[in-house]
Amino acid sequence: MLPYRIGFGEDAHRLEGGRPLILGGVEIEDAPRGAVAHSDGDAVLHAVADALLSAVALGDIGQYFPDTSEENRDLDSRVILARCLTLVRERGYVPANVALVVTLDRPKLGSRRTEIARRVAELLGLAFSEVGVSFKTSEGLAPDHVQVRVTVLLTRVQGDDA
Ligand SMILES: Nc1ccn([C@@H]2O[C@H](COP(=O)(O)O)[C@@H](O)[C@H]2O)c(=O)n1
Ligand SMILES: C[C@@]1(CO)OP(=O)(O)OP(=O)(O)OC[C@H]1O
Repeated sequence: MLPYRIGFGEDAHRLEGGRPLILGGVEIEDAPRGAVAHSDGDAVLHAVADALLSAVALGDIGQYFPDTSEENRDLDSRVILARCLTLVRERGYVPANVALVVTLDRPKLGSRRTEIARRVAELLGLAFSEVGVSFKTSEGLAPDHVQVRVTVLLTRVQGDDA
């Protein structure tokens, strides 16, 4: 069993008026547009969840929460993340640290960085200092969507020699 495993996740959603913009479990109230999605469209939590699954080679969230299922309509993405975390723990690993990059032209998110990092840390059972949150604009190249990329490092649970 490897002592460490690295994972990578990515998600993107189109932006449209009349939808909420939720990032890392935090609603960005001043966003003029939100994510078009089958679930609540939280691209941060989707990308983190996919990174967790990729680290233990378990595919992606669409396999566990298909967007063809009515049960998953408007689903709270914290449910998706919790399930993926359980799958990781069942395989004997826990997250050690996470780095995420949100690409979004508007609104500016700098004032929400601490809140988003804190929320993601809580959801993963990590210290605040283990969650890096970066924001980038697309420089106008992709003004109509939000994109998130995430790397995660897992460590083996202490005493689990399986
Ligand atoms: N939605 C965003 C996007 C970017 N920022 C911050 O703006 C700075 C410049 O970003 P560039 O993409 O032009 O390099 C950088 O400090 C970002 O943190 C932001 O707050 N919100
Ligand atoms: C979360 C799911 C399921 O509700 O749908 P979306 O909210 O559209 O999100 P996406 O990241 O495109 O794909 C995963 C889907 O399974």
